[in-house]
Amino acid sequence: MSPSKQTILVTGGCGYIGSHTVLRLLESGYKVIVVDNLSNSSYESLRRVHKLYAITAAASPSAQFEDAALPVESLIPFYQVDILDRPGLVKVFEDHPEISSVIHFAGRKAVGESGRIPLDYYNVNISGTVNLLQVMEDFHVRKIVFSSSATVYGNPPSIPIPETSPIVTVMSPYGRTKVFLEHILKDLCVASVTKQQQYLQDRANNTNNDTDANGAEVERNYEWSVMLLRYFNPAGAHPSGIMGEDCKGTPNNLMPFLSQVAVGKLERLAIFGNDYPTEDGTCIRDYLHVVDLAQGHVAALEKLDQEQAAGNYGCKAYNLGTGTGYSVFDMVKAFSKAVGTDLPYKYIHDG
Ligand SMILES: O=c1ccn([C@@H]2O[C@H](COP(=O)(O)OP(=O)(O)O[C@H]3O[C@H](CO)[C@H](O)[C@H](O)[C@H]3O)[C@@H](O)[C@H]2O)c(=O)[nH]1
Repeated sequence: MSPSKQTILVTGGCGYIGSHTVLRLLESGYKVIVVDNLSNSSYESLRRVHKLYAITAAASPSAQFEDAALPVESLIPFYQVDILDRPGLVKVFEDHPEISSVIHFAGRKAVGESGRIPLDYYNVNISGTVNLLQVMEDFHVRKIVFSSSATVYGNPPSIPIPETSPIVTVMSPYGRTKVFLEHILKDLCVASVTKQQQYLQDRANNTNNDTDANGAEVERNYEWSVMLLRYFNPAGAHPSGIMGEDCKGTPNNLMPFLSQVAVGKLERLAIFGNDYPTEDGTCIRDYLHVVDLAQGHVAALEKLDQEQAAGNYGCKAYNLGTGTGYSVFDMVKAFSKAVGTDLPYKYIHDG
């Protein structure tokens, strides 16, 4: 199916990565529906997506972008629904039987916090995702792109990290939710093969009971298609400056911390440790631009479609990163240069 005919449900679509992805989806010709409980974002993100989409449409007028003239509520139907809220999710799928795939961002992501309130993390990330998957199964939507994380590799045996590296017992409850969810999604794919075989056998034996409201037999494919995207460290903002990372409360990532130091909201950056085995002693991470990451989700949907067209279903994992690492100290220097002033920092050590 061409993108212009596909409708994608984006959970967590008001968040940092979600909102950039919603914009890329619209620009690529998809229709988008957003579910978000707004626990770490606001509806303003979708207004900004709408604004940016109108700019794209004005720059290249074509029939594809005619929907940019719609008001934001019609362009991007929005449901303030929690992924733990089963009836709320059912309503979304009932209202939109055209949904063909889900990109699933909704979840909690603060590593430190996950150690303090692990049950909340297991509840939202794991129970919420299982809830979503069950509703998808009930509505025969079996294609999902899932936000995983490079954290599933723990301390990787080699760098760059091939996707074939084992996923391990990682350090934080947050990371463990991603590992468990990867296993859950793989198990779902394996089970769905058997379900599809049974369905085909029932059809051959004329014992298939899968009928529509009029009693007519419905053709199904019970196999799941899953893409696990293991992100490295998303950073940056839309080049327009209209959209970026605007989390509620204390930031969880380096870039929003640096931004808050730059605008004087925080006195200085706390650098955790300067005794890593790196040139300047600070921790190295692979930062990738959020717009590239958003594009990665569009590519993932296209890949799943290509695979399905070739008769291939099941679970695939891809890393999303640049393959190049920068230390925290490199980032402080680069950010200081960009804002024209030396940003203050202090080193913090465990114990
Ligand atoms: O139960 C919940 C919890 C969160 N959210 C929403 O989910 C979105 C998550 O977006 P954030 O801006 O908080 O996070 P990111 O886009 O940076 O995070 C994404 O990438 C992270 C990995 O870096 C995690 O995988 C996370 O789950 C995924 O949403 C927010 O709008 C938040 O309101 C929900 O809808 N329901």
